[in-house]
Amino acid sequence: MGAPAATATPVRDLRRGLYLLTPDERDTARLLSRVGAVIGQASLLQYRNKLADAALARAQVAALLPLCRANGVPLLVNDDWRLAAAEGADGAHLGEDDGDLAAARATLGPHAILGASCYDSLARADAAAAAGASYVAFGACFPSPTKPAARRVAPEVLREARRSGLPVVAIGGITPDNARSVVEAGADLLAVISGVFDATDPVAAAGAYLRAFEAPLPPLPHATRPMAAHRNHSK
Ligand SMILES: Cc1ncc(COP(=O)(O)OP(=O)(O)O)c(N)n1
Ligand SMILES: Cc1nc(C(=O)O)sc1CCOP(=O)(O)O
Ligand SMILES: [Mg+2]
Repeated sequence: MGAPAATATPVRDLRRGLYLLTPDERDTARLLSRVGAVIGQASLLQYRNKLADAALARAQVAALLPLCRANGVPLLVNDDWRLAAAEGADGAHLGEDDGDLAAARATLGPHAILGASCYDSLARADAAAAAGASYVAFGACFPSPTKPAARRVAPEVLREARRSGLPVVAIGGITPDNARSVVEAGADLLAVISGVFDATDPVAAAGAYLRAFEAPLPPLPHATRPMAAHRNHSK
């Protein structure tokens, strides 16, 4: 038998919407259950678990992949593009201490989704775009319960970041109540952990984030070009 036939799963609009990051969860069954409840409302999922050792991270990425594939949601791995490559995930998110984005692009290929943390720096965004990033991420927009020491970004930086032409991701302390202000500032994707996963009703919370995208926006500078065409969701 050869490789399984490619199944072209419809993929949500990668340019706008809710970008969920997993909570730190050691229990894989519980992780799957928590993510499974809200995956249908996400445009992207990032596996991020600061409590996991290498073996658990590998097992959890492998466990999340079928769920993501079944829902047409690309799965990115935080910090470790080699793990993404090894498990056949759709991409990786790299911060300033997470290695070379150009090397990740060279290995993962043109269709991988590669995100770059830019914090509050437009210069980082320019460098990331030049190195092959699929999106640029800025934060923290507000005090973050998950990462209280995260440096902060001003809304004007999000707006200006649109000059990269890449989708602009906002992260850090984004709640259903402040989500609309972040979208109005220029974010294409809202990256969220606690606002969904620590909510009493995560499904309702995720729906509230999506409503932040519904009302028409005042004109924003610079059109966003789509992320690299996404490959079929087959392993
Ligand atoms: C979408 C998104 N934006 C920013 C980050 C933060 O990345 P980094 O600075 O490497 O911090 P850690 O997530 O590794 O703690 C992210 N993960 N995702
Ligand atoms: C992982 C991460 N990176 C940030 C940055 O600013 O780069 S803020 C953050 C935590 C996001 O979690 P929450 O939605 O719970 O605030
Ligand atoms: Mg990191």
